[in-house]
Amino acid sequence: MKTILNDKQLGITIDRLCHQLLENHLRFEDTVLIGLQPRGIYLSDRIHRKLSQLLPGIQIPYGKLDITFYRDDFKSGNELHVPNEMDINFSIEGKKVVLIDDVLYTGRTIRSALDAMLDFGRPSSVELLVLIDRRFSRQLPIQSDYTGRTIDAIITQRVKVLWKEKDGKDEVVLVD
Ligand SMILES: O=P(O)(O)OC[C@H]1O[C@H](OP(=O)(O)OP(=O)(O)O)[C@H](O)[C@@H]1O
Ligand SMILES: O=c1cc[nH]c(=O)[nH]1
Repeated sequence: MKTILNDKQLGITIDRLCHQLLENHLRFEDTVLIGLQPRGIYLSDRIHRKLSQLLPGIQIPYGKLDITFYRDDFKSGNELHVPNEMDINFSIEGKKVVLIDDVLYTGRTIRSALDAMLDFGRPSSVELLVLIDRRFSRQLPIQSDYTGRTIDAIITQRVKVLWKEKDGKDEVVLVD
C-alpha cells in the first residue's frame, strides 16, 4: 500500500482546488456545486465549506447527486444496487454546474452523473472536479477540469480515498 496524499497534502490540495474554482467562478453568482454520492460528497462537503469561508455572506447552491439508477450496468448482472440520498433542492437550468467526485477512472460514473443531472434542468455548462485522476484508464471521452493529483496505476491496483469523518483518517492510498 502506498500513500499518494497524506492528511496535510490532502488539505493543501483541497485548498488549491478551491482557489482554482474561485479564479474561474469569482463570486459563484450562476454556479452550483454538485457532489456525487456516495464517496464524492466528503470532498464536496469540504470544498463547499472552504468556499463559504473564502466568500463570507455568499450562499453557494450545493447539492448531492445519486447516480444509482443511471448506471450503465444497472440492469445487468445480479448485483443489488442500493441507492443513496438525492439532495438537490434547486434548479440547475441555465447554471454553471461543477460536478465533484473523489476518483476519475473509467469515466462511467461521470457519464451517469451527466444523465442524472438533466432531471434537474439544462445547465449552461458543466465542469468536473476530481481529487484523483487515474490517467490512461478512461473508457469514455471524459476528463476533469480541476484535478487534485493525476496518477498512473495498473488495472489490479485501486485508489482509496479515506476521510476522517467516515474512515477515521484523511489519506489517499494506492492498494495493490
Ligand atoms: O470513473 P469510474 O470508473 O466510474 O470510477 C470512479 C468512481 O469509483 C468510485 O466509486 P465506486 O467504487 O462506488 O464505483 P465503482 O463501483 O463504479 O468502481 C469513486 O467514488 C468514483 O465515483
Ligand atoms: O482506483 C479506483 C477506481 C475506481 N474507483 C475508485 O475509488 N478507485
